[in-house]
Amino acid sequence: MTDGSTPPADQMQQLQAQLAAALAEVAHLKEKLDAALDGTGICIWQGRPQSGDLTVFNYQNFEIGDMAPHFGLWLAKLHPHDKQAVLDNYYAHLAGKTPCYEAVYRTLTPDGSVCWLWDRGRVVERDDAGQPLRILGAHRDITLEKEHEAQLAMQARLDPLTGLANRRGLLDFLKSIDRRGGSYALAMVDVDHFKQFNDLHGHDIGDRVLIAIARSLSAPLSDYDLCGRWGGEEFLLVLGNADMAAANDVIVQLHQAVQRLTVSSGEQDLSTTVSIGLTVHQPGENFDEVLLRADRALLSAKRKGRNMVCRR
Ligand SMILES: Nc1nc2c(ncn2[C@@H]2O[C@H](COP(=O)(O)OP(=O)(O)OP(=O)(O)O)[C@@H](O)[C@H]2O)c(=O)[nH]1
Repeated sequence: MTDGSTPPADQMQQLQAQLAAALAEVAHLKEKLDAALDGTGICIWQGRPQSGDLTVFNYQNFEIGDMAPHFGLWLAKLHPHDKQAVLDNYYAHLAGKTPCYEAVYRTLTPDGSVCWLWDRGRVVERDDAGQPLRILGAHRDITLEKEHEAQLAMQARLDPLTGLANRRGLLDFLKSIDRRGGSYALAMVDVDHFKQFNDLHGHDIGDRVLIAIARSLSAPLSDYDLCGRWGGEEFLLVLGNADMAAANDVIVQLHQAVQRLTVSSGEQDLSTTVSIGLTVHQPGENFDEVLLRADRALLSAKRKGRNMVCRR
């Protein structure tokens, strides 16, 4: 009653019944919300930009203490690589420039491990001057998805038969050297008469030969180098920081190591040879030009009779 007097008993009963119904409805809605959120990993949060207070309403996979109760604490746990992009996005939304705040970032958990979060929110209340009073949002732990993504990205750069980098992995490596402006040597390695070898001994033995050659070519390399499968029976060796003399020493030894390789098939010890085209990156060149020259050097080795190293 606005005048401070007590409402009549029957009206009081009616109000109490309405309140009980409203509370039951709220409890029912909360039950439905909890059921919807269960297992999604979604945590709902509210921020008050003016005081910095942060409230998390449900914890999903997190413990209560995992959540920062203040903007400053949340900020302190943000990964330094992600911090600026997250803040730019957040403040652009507070300033009313975007319809919502949305970011994917890494944050530190209390045990010191890194967790990936997808985070989204929007201002739900502003003061008369348009300043944000409340922002409501939700975040979800996407660490497992991120790990899976990284694993897939790595697998996409690996050749499943030999475990070496595939063409994509090699190209990424060459691009990164080009970006840094580094020098390197390239050796294109091709198994000789491999079609005939497969026809004679079968594809499975052919596969074992490719695996053995891959091991032999990649075993002695340093961290600056990369050996990968360029395709089919062709391998590419990238020797970082190597001039022709240094690269030649490595390649001649690898060529001899492949000559000594044998793969057993029943009673037989089988061997193969490889032809190699070797070249060195020249200042100002991009890797396409170097690859082309390595390919031409390989063609010369094939034309001259195979089982040799040709340089260009
Ligand atoms: N076993 C096996 N064979 C492969 C694989 N990839 C490509 N090959 C075979 O490699 C052979 C390549 O044949 P060609 O391109 O004619 O070359 P080559 O017989 O080695 O002749 P040269 O290169 O001129 O010495 C083909 O028979 C392909 O089937 C693989 O993953 N496993």
